[in-house]
Amino acid sequence: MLHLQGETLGYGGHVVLPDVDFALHPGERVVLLGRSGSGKSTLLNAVHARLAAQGRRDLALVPQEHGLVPQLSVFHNVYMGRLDRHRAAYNLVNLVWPLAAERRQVEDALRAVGLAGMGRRPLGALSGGQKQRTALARAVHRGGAVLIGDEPVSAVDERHAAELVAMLGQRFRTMVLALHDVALARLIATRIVGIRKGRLVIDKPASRVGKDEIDALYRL
Ligand SMILES: Nc1ncnc2c1ncn2[C@@H]1O[C@H](COP(=O)(O)OP(=O)(O)OP(=O)(O)O)[C@@H](O)[C@H]1O
Repeated sequence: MLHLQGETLGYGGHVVLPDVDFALHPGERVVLLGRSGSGKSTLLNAVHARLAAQGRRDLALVPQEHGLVPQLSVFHNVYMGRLDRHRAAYNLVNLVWPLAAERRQVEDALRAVGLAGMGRRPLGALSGGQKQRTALARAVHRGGAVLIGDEPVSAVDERHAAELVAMLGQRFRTMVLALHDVALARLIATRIVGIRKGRLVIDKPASRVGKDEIDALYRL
């Protein structure tokens, strides 16, 4: 589905990950691990950009900063997951007066993330965890084959994080997630990619990744 080969990833002249080899296959649940600043978001963004450039539209994204609009309601933020599926006039109608069918579909996504009945709330009135759930609901509402998520459950407690990631795994056949919770990574990943000092030092099936290898990723 995707193969980055010998690519240099970074920002302008600032190289973060030189000479990256990374392939993604349908059905994989890849978890990226590494210290803060190691380049997880950089790799995720490159994967998302490349899949989008291939013309894929069956792709949902949960960015690290959520990408929500604080001035709008929860409904509208979730509705935006499918903005590109409709004509501008239809979107405008729903912005002003949400249609019943759209309200129902958004409510389904909200229920999946534990925010049932909260569609009318202004986003600004939500807690950090609820905002993150709203970003997840937007991805669920969008749907598709592939989910790219940058710390998508960092703001919810451990037990709910595991439930939410399991729910995402049921809805998206292929996932690439950056996570800081190693136990959760082990629970969900079919493959673990570990980044350290600009290199992908681990890239193998999760069952074959040892504790020592993971500990070494986080050493100073
Ligand atoms: N927009 C940007 N412009 C320039 N440099 C950036 C930009 N975004 C990130 N960087 C730098 O690239 C490096 C990798 O950052 P990245 O966000 O990919 O790390 P990360 O592993 O996702 O970190 P975290 O776990 O803290 O989110 C860091 O040194 C960071 O300062």
